[in-house]
Amino acid sequence: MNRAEKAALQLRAVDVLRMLKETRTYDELAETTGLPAGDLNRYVNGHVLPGTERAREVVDDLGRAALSEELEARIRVDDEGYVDNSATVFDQPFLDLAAPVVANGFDFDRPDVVLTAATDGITLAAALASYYGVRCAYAKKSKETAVEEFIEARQRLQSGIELTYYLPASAIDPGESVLVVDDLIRSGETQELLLDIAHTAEADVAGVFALIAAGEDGIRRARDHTDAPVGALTSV
Ligand SMILES: O=P(O)(O)OC[C@H]1O[C@H](OP(=O)(O)OP(=O)(O)O)[C@H](O)[C@@H]1O
Ligand SMILES: Nc1ncnc2[nH]cnc12
Repeated sequence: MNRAEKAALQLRAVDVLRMLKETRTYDELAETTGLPAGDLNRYVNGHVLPGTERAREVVDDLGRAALSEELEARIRVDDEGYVDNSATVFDQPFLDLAAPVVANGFDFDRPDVVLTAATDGITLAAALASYYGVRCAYAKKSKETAVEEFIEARQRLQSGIELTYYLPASAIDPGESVLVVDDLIRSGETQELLLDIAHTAEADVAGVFALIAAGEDGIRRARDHTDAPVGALTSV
């Protein structure tokens, strides 16, 4: 790790600790983290940065558990099992915090492009693309004006309705690596369409990630379509 990467890791750890501190006293935070309350106070207030080893433990171990917990607290599921995810997908700072935890916790190779489907996956894809320092692309259910060439993926849904996603052909080059992400995966139909698009673009798949898996069907379906790692931060 060079100096800048160390500093970025240390600052990420402080972000995770600040997030945890929002709902805890310092004594409770000490219990959660196993770190002394006095040190935590200095980290959270920005007087001292955690050492790199400690920072890594906070981001890798605590970060994932804390983020799943925070995510679960934001999800609302209605009587029919539909998920209201607005408190997550509208919160870009939260997603920015989630990105390094996801990138480090799921064995994805660093992609060239993070690909999602409009609309709700876009803020997550932007957070991950920004973390990796790579492009973000989203397929849409309609053709963007002034774009001449598209990659299309079409599927007949269980309902019988045909769904087509369009991505400007210039968004992914052959041989590039694509990380497919979305806020939610349920049937896996959307992810399958995105994997289809990656395939048509002659891209490699770095992985498939969703913040929330509603049931197991979608994850299973995505695994049937790629050998790359497939995962979700939490499930309902
Ligand atoms: O696994 P699946 O059954 O395909 O469902 C998951 C998809 O459904 C939601 O999008 P939706 O189609 O509602 O569009 P939106 O993002 O514009 O709300 C969600 O954002 C995923 O893209
Ligand atoms: N918000 C949502 N909750 C559950 N399943 C979905 N499929 C598409 N959108 C969904």
